[in-house]
Amino acid sequence: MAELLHNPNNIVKVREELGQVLGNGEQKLEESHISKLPFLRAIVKETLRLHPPAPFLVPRRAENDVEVCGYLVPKNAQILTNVWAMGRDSSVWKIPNEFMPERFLESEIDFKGQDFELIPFGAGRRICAGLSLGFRSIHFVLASLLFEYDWKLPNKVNPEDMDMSEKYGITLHKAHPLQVIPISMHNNIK
Ligand code: HEM
Repeated sequence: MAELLHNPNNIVKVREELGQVLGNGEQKLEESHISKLPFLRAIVKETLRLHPPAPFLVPRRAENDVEVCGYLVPKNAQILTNVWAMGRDSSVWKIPNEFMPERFLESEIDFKGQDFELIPFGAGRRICAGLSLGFRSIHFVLASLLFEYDWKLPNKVNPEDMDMSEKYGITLHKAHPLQVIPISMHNNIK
């Protein structure tokens, strides 16, 4: 939501897409709609690229000495995977620090553990067990918030002046919580 309010042209685009699939609020959002919302899916991928909720995944330990790209990782070394940095690697991503969901429209890259440039849920045998639930929940909640409400920044803050700094920890979050004003769009809340 913070990136969308910071780049409001994306809200216009995703709302257009939602309008095409759901009409003017007469259709209820269903899980099956997610596959018909490519721009929404691109927004979620772009958000997980720039702001992975677990920026170092989950710490792992090497069972044996192993060589990776010429480096020795000794037995019992603790391994942290910096997916935050991987998402901003300029040898992989064009203009890596910009929020540009379009980059995923023409790309097959997904976060389900097959494309190692984007692994916010990890990869391999110990990939996130809640990936499917997380995938559905994020798209469903985000689409509902965007379709049912318009969102305004309080105190006439300009989108470009928003504080986008992050706070590191086991999980990554905004350093200062996002403050927004919801405005109901369809007046059909029951
Ligand atoms: C945006 C949502 C989520 C993200 C980004 C996320 C991310 C992750 C990551 C990075 C790992 C470690 C994978 C690795 O080290 O390779 C993990 C593990 C795990 N996650 Fe999630 N997760 C999310 C949602 C969920 C949900 C909704 C559940 C359960 C309902 C869940 C359950 C688990 C479990 C049980 C593990 C441990 C898997 C194992 O070690 O075998 N996660 N998650």
